[in-house]
Formats: sequence, C-alpha cells, structure tokens
Amino acid sequence: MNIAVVGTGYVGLVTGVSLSEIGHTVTCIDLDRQKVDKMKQGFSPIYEPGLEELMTKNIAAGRLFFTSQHSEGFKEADAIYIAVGTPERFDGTADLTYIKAAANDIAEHITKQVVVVTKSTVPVGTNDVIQNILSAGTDVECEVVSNPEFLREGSAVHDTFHGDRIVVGSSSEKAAKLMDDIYAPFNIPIFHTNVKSAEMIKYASNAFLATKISFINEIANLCDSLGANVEDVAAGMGQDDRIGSKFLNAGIGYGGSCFPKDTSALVQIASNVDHEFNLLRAVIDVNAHQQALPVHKIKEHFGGSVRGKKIALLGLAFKPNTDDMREAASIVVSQELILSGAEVVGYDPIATENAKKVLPEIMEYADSPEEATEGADAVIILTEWDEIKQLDLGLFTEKMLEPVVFDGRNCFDLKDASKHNIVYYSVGRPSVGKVAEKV
Ligand SMILES: NC(=O)C1=CN([C@@H]2O[C@H](COP(=O)(O)OP(=O)(O)OC[C@H]3O[C@@H](n4cnc5c(N)ncnc54)[C@H](O)[C@@H]3O)[C@@H](O)[C@H]2O)C=CC1
Ligand SMILES: O=C(O)[C@H]1O[C@H](OP(=O)(O)OP(=O)(O)OC[C@H]2O[C@@H](n3ccc(=O)[nH]c3=O)[C@H](O)[C@@H]2O)[C@H](O)[C@@H](O)[C@@H]1O
Repeated sequence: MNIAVVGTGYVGLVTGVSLSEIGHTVTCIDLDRQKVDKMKQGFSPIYEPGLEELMTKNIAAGRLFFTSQHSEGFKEADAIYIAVGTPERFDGTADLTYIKAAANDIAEHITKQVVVVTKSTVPVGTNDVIQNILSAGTDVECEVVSNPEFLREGSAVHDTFHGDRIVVGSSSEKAAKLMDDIYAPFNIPIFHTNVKSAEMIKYASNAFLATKISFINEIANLCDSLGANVEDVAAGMGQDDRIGSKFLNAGIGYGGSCFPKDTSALVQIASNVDHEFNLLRAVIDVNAHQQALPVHKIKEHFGGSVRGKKIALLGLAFKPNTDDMREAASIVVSQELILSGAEVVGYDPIATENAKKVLPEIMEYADSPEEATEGADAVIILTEWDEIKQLDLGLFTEKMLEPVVFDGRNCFDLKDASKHNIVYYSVGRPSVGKVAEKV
C-alpha cells in the first residue's frame, strides 16, 4: 500500500518507518526542511533505539521516502496519517493548530480518494472537525479514521511491533477494512469501534496509567511516614491479576510529552460538558508534588537550606532511553535548587543538548557521572538510565566528602546502599545511613 505520514516526530517517524518495514511504500512529510534533509540520509532527528537501523534499511530498499512537499507525499497515497503535535495550551486544553493546518494541507493537495488516519492524540470530536475541513476544502472523497497511538518513547519501535492492540475508530466499513489490510503484517489484535470511542480510549488509557503512578506515589509517601517499603507493597499488590504489576514504580512522578498534557486536556474535555473530573485533578496535583520531592528532601537534610551547596543531578531526560526533555522532573528540580541558591551540575548520557535548551542557563553540565559527582554535597538521581543503575555506590564515597544521595527512581538495593558509607534516601523506602540511625 502507498502511505503518507504528515509530521515526523516520535510518533510520525516511528510509524512511517515501521509501516515501510512491513512492506508498505511510505513517504514521510515534515515542514522542517533541515529535519527532512537529515532523514533522507538515514539519520534520525530523535534518539529512539533501533530506529536508525530500520530507516537506513528501508531507504535502501526503496520503500521509505522523505519530503517537505505535501503534494509530493500525497500523490500516490491510499492512506494519509496525521501525526503532528497537539501540545498543551496555557489553559490545559489541547492546541489543535497543527491538526487543522495538516487537514488543510491534505484538502489542498490530494488528487485521489484517500483514507485520512488520525494518529495524533486529539480531544473527542476532533475527527469530525478534520472531516469538516476536508469536506469544505476538497471535492475528492476522503474518509477519516481515528487510530490513536500507544507507543512509549525509548521503546517506540519495539512497542509498534509488539503492541497489545491497535485501536481503529471508523464509521466506514471500507475504511476499517483498509486499516485491517495495512496492519495485517503486524499480527496484533485490532479493536474496532466508532470514532469518538477511539478518541476517548486514548485519553482514558493515558489518564488511567497516570492515575496508577500517582496512586503508588501516594502509597510511597505513606510508606515513608509509616516505615513500610513501597517496593514490597507494589510487588504484593501486583501479584493480584486484577491490579497487575506494571506501572507501579514509585518515584518522582511522571513527565514526558503526553501524560501531563493529556491528563490536563481530559480535565478540560470533561469541564466542557460540565463534568468535574476530581479524580484526575488529584492525580495531577499529586504528580506536581512528587516532581518537587527531591528538593524538599535535600533541603530537609541540610537543615532547610541548600544555599551554596553543590548538587549533582544524574539523569535529565523524563525517562531512560530518550532525549526528550518535555515535562522532565529535572526542569522543576533544577529551577527550584537554583532559586534556592544551590550550584547545580547535570549529567545525562543522551539528553544534554536538549536539556541545555530548557534548563536554567546557569546550570553546568558534566560528561560523566564521575565528573558530576566530584566534590558534590549531594547527588539526586532523576532518571534510571542503565548506566546510572549500574554505578558502583563506592563512587559516591570516593568523590564526595560526606556523600548524600537522593534516589528519585529507587535504582539501588537498600542492602547494597547500607554497605557503603553514604546517606541514601529513596522514594517510599527506609532511608539508609546516618539519618536512618537517628530515627
Ligand atoms: N511522543 C509520544 O511518545 C507519543 C505521542 N502521541 C501523540 O502523537 C502526536 C505527535 O506527537 P510527537 O510525535 O511527540 O510530536 P512532535 O512534536 O515530536 O512532532 C511533530 C512533527 O510534526 C511536524 N509538523 C507540524 N505540522 C506539520 C504539517 N502541517 N505538515 C508536516 N509536518 C508538520 C513538526 O515539524 C514535527 O516534526 C501528539 O498528538 C501526541 O500526543 C501519542 C503517543 C505517543
Ligand atoms: O501518549 C503517549 O505519548 C504515550 O505516553 C506514555 O508513554 P511515555 O510517556 O513515552 O513513557 P512511559 O513509559 O509511560 O513513562 C511516562 C512517565 O511515567 C513515569 N513512570 C512510568 C511508570 C511507572 O511505574 N512509574 C513512573 O513514574 C516515567 O518515569 C515517565 O516519566 C504511555 O505509556 C504510552 O502508552 C503512550 O502512547
């Protein structure tokens, strides 16, 4: 099949490349010419494990193309995917500017009958808006299908090939059949529903996962006060099939380009129909508190002030295996620490260049965990990169005078931490070191 993908961000590029890998001829379109030039040569503009290998392979096989011209991309297309951003606006609603622009681009440039597939996360009812733009802008017949995306950054390629389900929302049997044909080689169950339900499945899924995280973080905070260990609590809960063990990792909350914006958007979608989504508001509040937790803990350790202290942040991206800094906890933590008079140095294996664009200018950056830790008064672990999880805790005793570590991702075993002469705080687990002795 001939497929065009509008927008080559995390979703568009991974989708386009994966569809070419299963045999379709795919043209990825992006407004950003620099990006397009890079991609034509097989370089991915984003860090995503496994992606570049598939790009070069399928470019060489003559199945994968890149262009900044919509007319060129749409020429032969049987299906056009919309995968542009739907960022959060200042009031929490989803900004549909790029979606509407993409729909107008399609209306302007299509010359043959096509199915328009919305991959972007859009509020319930948006596909009707897209259909209206198309109907008003072109006489060419086109049907709109909602096909929300569930991939995670950092494992996007794997998730695309091994998803639990593909959701297709459509009011046309013909369009639904075309989607079945496109996805057949993936061999993943396809769930068919109507357009609005498909749109809602995406928000409900992200909101539910965010709720699971905030729930376990609240339990972790209780464990902290009551002396229980949240890891054991989550393991014990997770053995119940009805609860499940996934997404019960306590830590410094969720970041990224989707949970924060999609939870806010769903609260707004609800308020449009006079529904107060109190549960989701609480999930968002808990997360805001959780992202700032390392700052509170470290201040408490130093008697209320971090003025003049050198603090090393290990891991800056919102999660491991990505260079994405959107809504990363490191943004809140670095800003708060710097405002409180601390000297902050950051280290990330991949995201440093993107971090420099969003973290306070005064931040410094190190090229290794060792360099970041040298002479630090405290270390805060913000992202559980393998490289960070595999550090020898002896590093902290070697590089720091009085080692204090706040582990926001529970990377280390408490028994291991207790073998070293460090003060070790984590989330929802007993502290180790001098502080623990004091209690
Ligand atoms: N990032 C993720 O892991 C996931 C994102 N989503 C959703 O997918 C959508 C896309 O997200 P990302 O890939 O993160 O976005 P992104 O912001 O990384 O990429 C969007 C791309 O679209 C391009 N673009 C914008 N308007 C265009 C137009 N008219 N024609 C051609 N190109 C255009 C931009 O230049 C940019 O490269 C969002 O709605 C998001 O909520 C869904 C699941 C996972
Ligand atoms: O709509 C989206 O964009 C995507 O959002 C999330 O994917 P992503 O944000 O890439 O990454 P996750 O692995 O879900 O992690 C999100 C955040 O939650 C945090 N998290 C995750 C799991 C957990 O147990 N605890 C926890 O704190 C992570 O550290 C990270 O900051 C969803 O998992 C995807 O299904 C969805 O497609």
